[in-house]
Amino acid sequence: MLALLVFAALLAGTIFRCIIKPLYIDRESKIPGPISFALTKWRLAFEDWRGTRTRKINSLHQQYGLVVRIGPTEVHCNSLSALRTIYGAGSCFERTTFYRMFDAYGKQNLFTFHSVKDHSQRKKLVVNAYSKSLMLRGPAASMIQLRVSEYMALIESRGSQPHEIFSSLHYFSLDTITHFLYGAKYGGTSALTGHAAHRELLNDIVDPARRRLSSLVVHLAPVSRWLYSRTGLMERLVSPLLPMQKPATYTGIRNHALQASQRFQAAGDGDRASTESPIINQLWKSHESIKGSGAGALDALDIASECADHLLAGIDTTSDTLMFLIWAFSRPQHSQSQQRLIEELRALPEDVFQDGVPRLEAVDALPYLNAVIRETLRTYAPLPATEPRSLSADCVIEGYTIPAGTVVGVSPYSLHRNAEVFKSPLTFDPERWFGPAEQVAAMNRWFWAFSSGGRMCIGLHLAMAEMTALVAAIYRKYETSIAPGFEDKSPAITSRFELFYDETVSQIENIGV
Ligand code: HEM
Repeated sequence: MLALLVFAALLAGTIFRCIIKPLYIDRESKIPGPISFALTKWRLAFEDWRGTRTRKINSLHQQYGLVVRIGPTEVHCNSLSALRTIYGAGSCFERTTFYRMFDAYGKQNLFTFHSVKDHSQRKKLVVNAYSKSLMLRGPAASMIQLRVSEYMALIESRGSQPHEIFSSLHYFSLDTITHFLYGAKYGGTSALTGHAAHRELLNDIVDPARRRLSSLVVHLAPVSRWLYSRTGLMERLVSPLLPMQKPATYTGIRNHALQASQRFQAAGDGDRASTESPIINQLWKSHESIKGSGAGALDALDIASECADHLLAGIDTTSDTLMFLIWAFSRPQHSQSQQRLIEELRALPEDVFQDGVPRLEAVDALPYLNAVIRETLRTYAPLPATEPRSLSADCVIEGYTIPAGTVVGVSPYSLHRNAEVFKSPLTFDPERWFGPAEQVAAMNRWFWAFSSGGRMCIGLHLAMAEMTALVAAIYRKYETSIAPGFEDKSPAITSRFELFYDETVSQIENIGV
């Protein structure tokens, strides 16, 4: 009898804790959303594993409105007021532990710091080197022009054969960001000009298994650490259980980044000072000025981690955007848009281009080129998923009280698909950016490919300079069309756990996932 009573009490306790409390008592219970998501975090984790998270959340917004409960302590929003509250200037929301998977060499960096204070201390060291004026006029501009000229030489060397752009655009973004971060001498790569080992650096990011790996790392971090740290016989035994075989994502690139930092740090003062890379130089100067363990002091691995972070952030983002832009433009239904861009570029005076490569300043403000890039970033944002944040105090979003510690987020994917702001949101249409001023102003407010506020993309101007220069060089000289056999296929990219592609096209071409 006693055993029965104990069992009944335990059962009642469990029902209360696992069902009654999350559904009726917790303050999050007032927020609309499906019951299964409110009851357990594993419901959303299942979407991660299937690679359908962002699309599922978007469909929940369509069903439940601007604020949706997507986990026992996780809420997703899709409104401008949520954007301002969570990410706006001066916001105290912090990045969640989700970002710790981007730590490098056991060290945090700009991307992974939680606290506003740690983050702003680090950001101060590098932010000036990413300013727009330096990207358009400084040594960075000349370096980008050199990469554009190498890209043009590469496609010209292939003659009239169809050209596979996924790889070559990745070579372009890899070579650009490594030269920018480390300079030619310490870590600048030469994938565009055919360096086989540098080209191979991209191998570990094209393996589709990395999506499952990300899902495991986020939801079962200790298990993934244990699995990937086995050696010898145990390593062979656990190998079939690994979601991605070794080397896992970014291993090669992280090794390259570490060696580049080490080479830089081992160089003499004179050599270091003469390197053209502003980022590693700035970080090194800070290391030299606050030696020891003073507040904000950087050690060798801090510098390596910071640079590796920028390197990883600067490869896929830019090249995936360029790939979608060229692909969308090459489709027959967009031939008029392509012609309009070609006309804009060919109308520029001859002296804007030298050997086919544009002066960055001269193409920076071209209205149609800008609209095309903006529309590509809207339709195919390379980082479309939620940017999770949390706050240590309660707050109110869209009238709902969000308890302290709840994970909240907004995603470019959902913002960019608001049909009231972007008519026919799934259609790639650069012309929409030339509509009535009021409508364009609204679209600009909802456009969020680079995030906003203190944690917005630091590489924005670098990415824009790379993209405008390359697109201008290509379309000044060439017209593009889809290679035979690929007419009904959309390219696809990996972002975190998911595959993103053009949802209006029937098939996906799986290169470059
Ligand atoms: C089309 C190109 C790019 C897009 C769309 C893009 C987008 C973004 C977004 C959305 C974030 C915020 C992510 C979050 O909070 O979860 C971010 C942050 C960041 N991006 Fe980019 N990015 C691009 C290119 C680059 C490049 C070329 C670099 C090179 C340095 C870069 C470096 C960074 C860094 C370091 C952060 C963290 C900033 C911080 O926390 O202060 N990005 N980017």
